[in-house]
Amino acid sequence: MSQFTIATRESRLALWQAEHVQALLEQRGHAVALLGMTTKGDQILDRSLSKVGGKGLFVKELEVALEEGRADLAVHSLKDVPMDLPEGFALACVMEREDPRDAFVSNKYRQLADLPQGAVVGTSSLRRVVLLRALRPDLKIEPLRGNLDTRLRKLDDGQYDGIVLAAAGLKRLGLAGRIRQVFEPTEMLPAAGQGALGIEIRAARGDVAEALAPLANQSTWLAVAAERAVSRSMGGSCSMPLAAHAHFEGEYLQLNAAWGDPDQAGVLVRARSADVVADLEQAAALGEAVAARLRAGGAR
Ligand SMILES: NCc1[nH]cc(CCC(=O)O)c1CC(=O)O
Repeated sequence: MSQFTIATRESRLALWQAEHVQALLEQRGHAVALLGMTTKGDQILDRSLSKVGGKGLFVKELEVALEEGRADLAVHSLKDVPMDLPEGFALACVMEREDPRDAFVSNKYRQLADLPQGAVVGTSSLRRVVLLRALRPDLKIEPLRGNLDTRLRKLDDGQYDGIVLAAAGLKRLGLAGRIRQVFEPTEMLPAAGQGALGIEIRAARGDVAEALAPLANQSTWLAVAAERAVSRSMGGSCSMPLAAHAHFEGEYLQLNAAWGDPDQAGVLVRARSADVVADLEQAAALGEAVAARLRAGGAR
């Protein structure tokens, strides 16, 4: 039994996720403390993340805490974790996935299809922008940043007719009641890693990896490895409107991906493939095959 410190952002969702891992480790007899910190991504709320440096903004400060030995592990929404971790860091485990789908939240409309012509929808995700445009080219899409509570408050203030959020975050915070419609992946394909938690450690910390091993969910890990391989193969930045979602049907991993052209509204390339996947290498190969199909379809 060991003593561990979890480095965590201080948004309600990040704290929920860190406390979730804390409870699971404590059930196994470990003593676990939390170290809360604010990241650049939490501070910069006025600009689209893709313009100010991308996903890494949410994890850098946590990595510094791991590097300096102030913490032993960091819990991330995998969606926010860059494809390649810095030298010396490792993804120790990927946990069971919450709902990976996107959700439509509104105080006035039951579903996206009920929105009137030209209604205002909030999202700052380029992926959601291109997928929304494909579903409803008439909508006015406005930026929406901040943590979950902030985004919901902006909706409640009347700035938007509806907003799109990850179902996972809402469910974790007990806000599932706000969801009006859950999009099926066929209409709104999720981001790589959406809904899954990943735990980052210093690669040299075999002791921490060992304690975390029982928390891993192998089929989630394989699915998100395939999704993340699509992103990596396409260049891996979150300034790219890219969606990737994988799920098992028996031993076959079904992988769907979509790429939207940020410069040419309406251009959306979709690709899919399936294969028997039993290890991370096979998952990555499936992801690369789908990325190759996206490129063959015109994605850059
Ligand atoms: N980009 C922010 C972010 N990172 C993870 C989640 C939700 C939880 C998850 O996907 O695990 C969210 C909020 C959202 O996209 O609505």
